[in-house]
Amino acid sequence: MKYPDNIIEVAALLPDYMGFIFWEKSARYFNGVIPKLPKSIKKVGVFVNESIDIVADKVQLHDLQAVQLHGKESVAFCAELKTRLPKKVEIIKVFSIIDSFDFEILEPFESLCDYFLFDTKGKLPGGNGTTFDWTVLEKYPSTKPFFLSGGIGLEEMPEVNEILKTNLPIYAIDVNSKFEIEPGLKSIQLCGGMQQYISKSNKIKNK
Ligand SMILES: O=C(O)c1ccccc1NCC(=O)[C@H](O)[C@H](O)COP(=O)(O)O
Repeated sequence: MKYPDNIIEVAALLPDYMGFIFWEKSARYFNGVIPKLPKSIKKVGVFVNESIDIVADKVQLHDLQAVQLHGKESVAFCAELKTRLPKKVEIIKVFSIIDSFDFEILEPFESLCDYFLFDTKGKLPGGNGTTFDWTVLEKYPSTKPFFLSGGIGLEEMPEVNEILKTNLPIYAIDVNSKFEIEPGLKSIQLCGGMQQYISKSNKIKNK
């Protein structure tokens, strides 16, 4: 999210999380003041290979309830960050997938983050608008809940509903570019369209 009026309009739909990109090269780069949001909405700061000091500063400045690490953050980085953030701040570690993934690399991150997020590998670290082959997740070996992400729009929701029927611990659905009029500006009509799917499944949290 980027623009104050749009943030307020989307907030009225009560997503569980709302994301703010703190990566300067993104067309969605957020450099403003987050308007007051309903208490139930967790504000997520999205970072790409940022320093611990800057992540901690942004958490404090914007009163973020979660950080999403969308770069090549190491196990050591996550361990250090965990000691620097208030305990209640959730850490979401992102891993990008195309058509295969070595799930073994997740193991040392498990105790350091609250959720994983699986996105599609693309030209940009995130917001590429393309899906990955979700059958890769059939080999997910963990019980750590994760966000499903990457190119999800209303058209993908029937398929999302199918994957939700599996035993995979999908905690949330992360949506972005397919709900936009332009980068950072969400379509209220499209976001509203998501509501019907959310009410159908109490397994989905919407971000
Ligand atoms: O959206 C961006 O511009 C972005 C840039 C750099 C790192 C992460 C970014 N977005 C993070 C997200 O969580 C997106 O929602 C996720 O990548 C999915 O995006 P999309 O494929 O457009 O649905």
